[in-house]
Amino acid sequence: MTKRDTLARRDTVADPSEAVDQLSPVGTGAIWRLPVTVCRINQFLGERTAGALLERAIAAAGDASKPSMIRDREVVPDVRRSRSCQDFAAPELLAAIDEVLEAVEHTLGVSCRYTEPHYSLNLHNDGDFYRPHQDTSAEFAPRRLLTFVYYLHRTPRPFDGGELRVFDAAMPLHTGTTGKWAERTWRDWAPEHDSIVFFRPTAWHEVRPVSCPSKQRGDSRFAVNGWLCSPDPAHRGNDASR
Ligand SMILES: O=C(O)CCC(=O)C(=O)O
Ligand SMILES: [Fe+2]
Repeated sequence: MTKRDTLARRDTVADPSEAVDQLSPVGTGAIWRLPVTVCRINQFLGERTAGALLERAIAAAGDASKPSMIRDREVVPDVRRSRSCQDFAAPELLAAIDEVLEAVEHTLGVSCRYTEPHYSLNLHNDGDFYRPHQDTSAEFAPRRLLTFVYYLHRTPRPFDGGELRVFDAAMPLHTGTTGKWAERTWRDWAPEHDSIVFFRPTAWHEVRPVSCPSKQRGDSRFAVNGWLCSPDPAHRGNDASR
């Protein structure tokens, strides 16, 4: 409740001593659950383009992948276990994202004008996971405005698990905290070949553990995962008109 709402309600209470009791008629155990919006598009690039991108991803995974980091600088295997290729290029994916961006912005309530993409290729193989996290915070990567994750895998799907779990936002009314972990609710999204999801980087999410019996790199759960980021003024050069 905002200060303005509080004042407005107080105006209608005759005896000011009653005001405190009447501010909230909701019990102390109440939690407001707010589902987090996810935009998901299936068959995003189409069979041929997705197949070619998967072949490139499999080739890159063999040569150039390294253990994934968190906060762009630390390998912390209890939090994140996967491999990443930082210099994987997917221009066809960026072009397709551009085509749907207006609809996604509208649905998620974000504006991505003047943003630039930053992305990498990530592979989850047997036993890999990424524990619950947010993709942005005031201290870390505050310029990320929109998260996208595009999935690729061989057919038939050579792994189990690996769902993207997106947690509902929970707002306990009386504790001033973000709620007890055990009370959280969520929705799982299957990492289906040639599908993409978009959500706000502030959403809590995780990658559920993957089981990949063959343990071969090419059988991994592949994801091109990135963000549209507002430009860093420090890198803007002399072009003040952007
Ligand atoms: O692969 C996914 O489904 C999500 C990965 C993720 O959350 C991340 O890299 O920040
Ligand atoms: Fe993430």
